[in-house]
Amino acid sequence: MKICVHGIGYIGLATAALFANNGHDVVGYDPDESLVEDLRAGEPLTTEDDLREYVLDALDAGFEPSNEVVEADCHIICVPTPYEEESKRADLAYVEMAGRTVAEHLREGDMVILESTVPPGTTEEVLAPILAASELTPGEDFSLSHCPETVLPGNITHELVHNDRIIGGIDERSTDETIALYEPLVEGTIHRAPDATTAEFVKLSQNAYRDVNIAFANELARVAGDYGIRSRDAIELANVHPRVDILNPGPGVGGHCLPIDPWFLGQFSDSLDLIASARRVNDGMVDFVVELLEDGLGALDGASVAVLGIAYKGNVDDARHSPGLRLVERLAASNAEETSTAAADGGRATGEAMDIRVHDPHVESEAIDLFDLETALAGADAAVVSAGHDAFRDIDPVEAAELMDGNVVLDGFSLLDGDAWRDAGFEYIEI
Ligand SMILES: NC(=O)c1ccc[n+]([C@@H]2O[C@H](COP(=O)([O-])OP(=O)(O)OC[C@H]3O[C@@H](n4cnc5c(N)ncnc54)[C@H](O)[C@@H]3O)[C@@H](O)[C@H]2O)c1
Ligand SMILES: CC(=O)N[C@@H]1[C@@H](OP(=O)(O)OP(=O)(O)OC[C@H]2O[C@@H](n3ccc(=O)[nH]c3=O)[C@H](O)[C@@H]2O)O[C@H](CO)[C@@H](O)[C@@H]1O
Repeated sequence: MKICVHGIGYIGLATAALFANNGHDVVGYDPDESLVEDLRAGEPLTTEDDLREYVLDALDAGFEPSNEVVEADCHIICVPTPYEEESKRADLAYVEMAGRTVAEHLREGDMVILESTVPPGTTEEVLAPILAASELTPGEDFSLSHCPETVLPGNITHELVHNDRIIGGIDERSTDETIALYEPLVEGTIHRAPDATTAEFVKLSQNAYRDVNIAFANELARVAGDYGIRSRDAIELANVHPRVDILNPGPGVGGHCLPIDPWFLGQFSDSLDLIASARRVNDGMVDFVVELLEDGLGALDGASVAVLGIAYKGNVDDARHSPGLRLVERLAASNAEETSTAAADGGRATGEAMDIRVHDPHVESEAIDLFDLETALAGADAAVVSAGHDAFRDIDPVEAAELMDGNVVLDGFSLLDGDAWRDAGFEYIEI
């Protein structure tokens, strides 16, 4: 079948490769010229080795990245769905734009599938009317479904094939056709949703569930701290119960799914309460990290802090909405506040600014200065592990003690060997 994938970023590229590697004739349309150029040159921009191999196989199999849209039997939309920070509402501009482009190329009998994560009702209420501008009737002249993507970054090539899928169309025929398309490709079970809106709702519920569970763990971590016990010991023991499965606390929830998708459930509903609270608990973990840091250091004024990790989670290169970045922003904001208080006091600084040095072995960033590990630690009063990278386990505490001026280490993921760091003279604080 001829398939046009709209948007070949992280999800669209893997999806296009899935279809191309299974004998379909796939064009990947993306307006980003350099992305298409790199792909055509056989250089997919990913640090996931197996995804890279998978995409290279797809290119060998005829997958064609392109800046032009083509007519196709099936259009799969994988464009971004960011949210507006203030209103917490989904920005559907990319979905609408992709819908208009598909409408221009739509023919009778074609299929349209939305994979992007969207608020409930988007397929039927937003996308279908835009596609109807083609003068073809959704459901009658072409099929339209939502097939949400649930892959875990870092494990995409496995989960792309092995995860169960939820598919919901705007009518039975749309659902049937979409299930028939995915069935031969995936090894997970395909579940039929009653409609597209339910499929959208289910995807958001899965991410909201995880976010709420992590918020519960994060709240337990704060409470356990008040009782002077290790939250992780308590959670591990609580989880021996056959019906309890609490996730891990940490310095916050990052990425561009969990911090955002739960809000999409509130796009056309005023009933978010627990889900909204969980979001606030998780976003508030940066305050907890700063409190712990301040306790360890006595005061933040003039402190030199090494922030280790701005990826949103361990071993990935994606820094979107990351706890590490939030911490850097928070510490930088304290510096700015200090300066403006000093100005209001007639220019006399009440405290010294902090020196913040960031190291991340996986992330490349133009927005933020990154240092190698030694430079980040040199002269630091405290080090904060704010991304769960395995590489941080290899930091030698004795060498770190020699490099650093102070002796505070705050481990957001409890991934360091606490005893070894204590033996090297550190005050080891963990979440
Ligand atoms: N990344 C994940 O882990 C993940 C997992 C599940 C679902 N999702 C969802 O999948 C969707 C895509 O996410 P992503 O991580 O692949 O985003 P991404 O930013 O990596 O890729 C999106 C691509 O779409 C392109 N694009 C923008 N406007 C376009 C248009 N009008 N037509 C065609 N292409 C266009 C962009 O240039 C970009 O290359 C989002 O809704 C996201 O929430 C993401
Ligand atoms: C329901 C679900 O599984 N959805 C997944 C999720 O992918 P993700 O990569 O965003 O998910 P996580 O790995 O959970 O990380 C998120 C953040 O939570 C922190 N965290 C995690 C576990 C924990 O116990 N304690 C924590 O603090 C972690 O450090 C990081 O900051 O959304 C994708 C897009 O929709 C889905 O496709 C994908 O299936």
